[in-house]
Amino acid sequence: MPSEASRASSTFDQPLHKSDKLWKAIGGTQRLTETLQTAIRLYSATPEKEKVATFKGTKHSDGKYLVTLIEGDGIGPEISQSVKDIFSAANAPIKWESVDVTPTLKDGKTVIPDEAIDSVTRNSIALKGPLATPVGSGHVSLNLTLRRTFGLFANVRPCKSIAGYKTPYDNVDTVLIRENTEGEYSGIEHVVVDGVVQSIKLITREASERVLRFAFQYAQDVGKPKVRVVHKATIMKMSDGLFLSIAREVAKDFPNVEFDAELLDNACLKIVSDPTPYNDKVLVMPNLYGDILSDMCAGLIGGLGLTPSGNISKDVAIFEAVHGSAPDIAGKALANPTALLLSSIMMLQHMGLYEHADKIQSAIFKVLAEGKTITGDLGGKAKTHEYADAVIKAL
Ligand SMILES: NC(=O)C1=CN([C@@H]2O[C@H](COP(=O)(O)OP(=O)(O)OC[C@H]3O[C@@H](n4cnc5c(N)ncnc54)[C@H](O)[C@@H]3O)[C@@H](O)[C@H]2O)C=CC1
Ligand SMILES: O=C(O)CCC(=O)C(=O)O
Ligand SMILES: [Mg+2]
Repeated sequence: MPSEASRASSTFDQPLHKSDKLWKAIGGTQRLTETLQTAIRLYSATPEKEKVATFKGTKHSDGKYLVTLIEGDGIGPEISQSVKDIFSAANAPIKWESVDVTPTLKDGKTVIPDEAIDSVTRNSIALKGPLATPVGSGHVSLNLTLRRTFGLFANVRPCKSIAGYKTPYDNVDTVLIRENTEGEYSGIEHVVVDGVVQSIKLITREASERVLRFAFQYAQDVGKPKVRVVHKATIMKMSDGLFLSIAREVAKDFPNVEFDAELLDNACLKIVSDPTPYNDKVLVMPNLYGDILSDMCAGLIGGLGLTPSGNISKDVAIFEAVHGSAPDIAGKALANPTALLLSSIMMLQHMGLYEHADKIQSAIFKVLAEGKTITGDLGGKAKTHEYADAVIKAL
């Protein structure tokens, strides 16, 4: 079962009492108080320094691991079906436990159903399709809620050129690590007065340090010699400034990894002009920058149909594509399942199932390199299931 702190962070209310010290200190409106309280709750929900998850799931008597599957919205069910079909054909030792994360009302609070939370907690591993977030109003992002609920503090987003698929750049090999629980993405907003709204960018030492340590460790583990922080501490002197100064501290513990920093706007210009100088670096950054830059990097190798990611915490890991629910092509069998498939490969690697990961990955790359049965986003004519069938044949 998740801890009280993690459960609390998957709900969105709890007004502050007027007798509370904070209420008196700020002397503000109820709205402002609630906003600050959300910030404080997030801060206090931040776990102590954490080590990265090592997979703790258990093998069942039939030799298979249970993995939670959140199929998601829009193209989610179509691309999840491809993963299921290919895994089954490859005899991957995975048994899917499908759960629904449609938010429900519990004691007047909007929450992700307990069954879904409990399944991820039990299995400690999940594959997730895209979840749509309403624009402007409605429920908060369920993606963000899951990341906070399970303390998934690092979002690893590798982006590598696909052999045989021609783009302006032949050898992109970037890895972007995004702080995944706070920053501009916290969605802590309030109306100050009519016509004036405020959104709080929350940066904490704890969350920054754990993702920065993770990035240095990751660089060391995968043999990338450099870590680069992408920031805007010229403008957000305190928030990005804190992130950057912690990075400088953490760098001292990793003397074998070179460290430097780059302003976000310049990084965008440089990466799209020539991504190759970024191949030897792990890029690490606050939440929103990572969100935007990872879509941008996907554009360098052929689009969102190709880029995977992993959300990592101490106890749990949830793998998902970088892309969203793609409502413009949903239900038409036009989606490219490669991004979710490569996410599921990351998942198998995380579980130590390297043989199955290699086998499925080789088949995917073979089909993409041949270029005969590829989906519309890559200039092909294949339907989602036709591409999946081609991968199955290539296994
Ligand atoms: N992690 C997640 O679950 C994410 C969820 N979203 C949500 O997704 C919804 C739609 O967002 P959009 O801005 O439209 O971004 P999107 O990523 O869903 O789509 C952007 C463009 O890329 C294309 N695309 C995306 N995935 C594709 C695939 N697998 N194959 C072929 N083409 C693909 C779409 O057709 C669209 O033209 C929103 O509600 C958003 O909140 C967005 C990003 C990530
Ligand atoms: O939660 C959302 O609606 C968007 C998430 C997103 O864009 C991402 O994780 O990259
Ligand atoms: Mg995004």
